[in-house]
Amino acid sequence: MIKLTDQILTETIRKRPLDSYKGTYGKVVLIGGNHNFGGAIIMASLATVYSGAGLTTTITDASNQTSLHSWLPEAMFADINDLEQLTQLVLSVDVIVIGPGLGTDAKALTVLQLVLKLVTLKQTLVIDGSAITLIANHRLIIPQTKYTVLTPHQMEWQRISGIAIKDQHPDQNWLVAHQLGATVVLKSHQTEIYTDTKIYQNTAGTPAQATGGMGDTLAGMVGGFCAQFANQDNAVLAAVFSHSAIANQLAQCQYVILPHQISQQIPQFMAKYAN
Ligand SMILES: NC(=O)C1=CN([C@@H]2O[C@H](COP(=O)(O)OP(=O)(O)OC[C@H]3O[C@@H](n4cnc5c(N)ncnc54)[C@H](OP(=O)(O)O)[C@@H]3O)[C@@H](O)[C@H]2O)[C@@H](O)CC1
Ligand SMILES: Nc1ncnc2c1ncn2[C@@H]1O[C@H](COP(=O)(O)OP(=O)(O)O)[C@@H](O)[C@H]1O
Ligand SMILES: [Mg+2]
Repeated sequence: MIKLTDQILTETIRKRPLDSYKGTYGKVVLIGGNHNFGGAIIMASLATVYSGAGLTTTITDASNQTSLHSWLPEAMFADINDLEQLTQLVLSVDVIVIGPGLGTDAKALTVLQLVLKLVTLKQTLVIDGSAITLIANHRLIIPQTKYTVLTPHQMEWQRISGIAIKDQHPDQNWLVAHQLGATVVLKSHQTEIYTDTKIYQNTAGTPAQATGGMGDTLAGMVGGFCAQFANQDNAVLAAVFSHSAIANQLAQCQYVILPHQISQQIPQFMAKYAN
């Protein structure tokens, strides 16, 4: 298992070319946030925008629109119940993040099935939270894409892989990740990343991160990094490491870290490593 260190940041985060514009840095949609879990998709969207994605649209329950814009006027909004608009938006982006706060009811299932049908070979798909649980519960097939990444916590991984938490060892995890055809970010206090060819273990992170919304924030960062950096494995690895390394910095003087505080630090953190 390869130890993931800050070396991945200098290998991945690039200085921005002068002759660039928002389109250079990728278009992302984030889909999730039902009436009860609006915070999840807002935290994920914050992380995407603060990671530097060029254009971000949040597709969520209409009841979340005002909160979204009070936190993040940079994000555009679309109503998750307008499936025609959702279809147009999904087809127009580089990266789709689906799952934070999506919920697991029939409406959420319909949206997920539609997105899995729409996604193309030119797009990156980030599957988190409720979307992982829905895929597991309904045995949905993960389609071919340019690149797919799953970001389960251990219980979500148990659901989708069939491997009980106590049996989640690298050999078994690796086999299932390959069967799923996706990079798997298996989150824990020592997150492991299963890419097509290698297994990495995160060396950063702190128990000060153990609070609701921390994984939603990581999903948004993965989306934002994948939108900007061509090497998708490196983008995922750099997002995972940055998320935890920022937490380590904050934990020097905080007992607990709120997920949105990670997002607020991303621009300064990335600037230190851009080359
Ligand atoms: N502010 C918001 O809107 C927020 C919205 N959120 C959204 O809620 C949705 C549901 O996501 P979820 O993770 O909260 O619930 P679920 O998938 O049922 O998993 C929990 C079950 O698994 C178990 N468990 C075992 N090991 C575990 C581990 N390592 N890490 C975590 N859990 C572990 C755990 O055991 P227990 O804690 O009971 O010991 C429990 O039985 C999802 O869409 C998410 O985005 C949240 O992000 C919160 C903030
Ligand atoms: N003790 C810990 N040490 C390091 N990282 C942790 C710890 N506890 C939780 N985390 C991190 O917090 C995130 C939790 O993700 P998840 O359970 O999906 O949260 P949520 O769904 O509430 O957003 C993961 O990135 C995980 O690695
Ligand atoms: Mg989660």
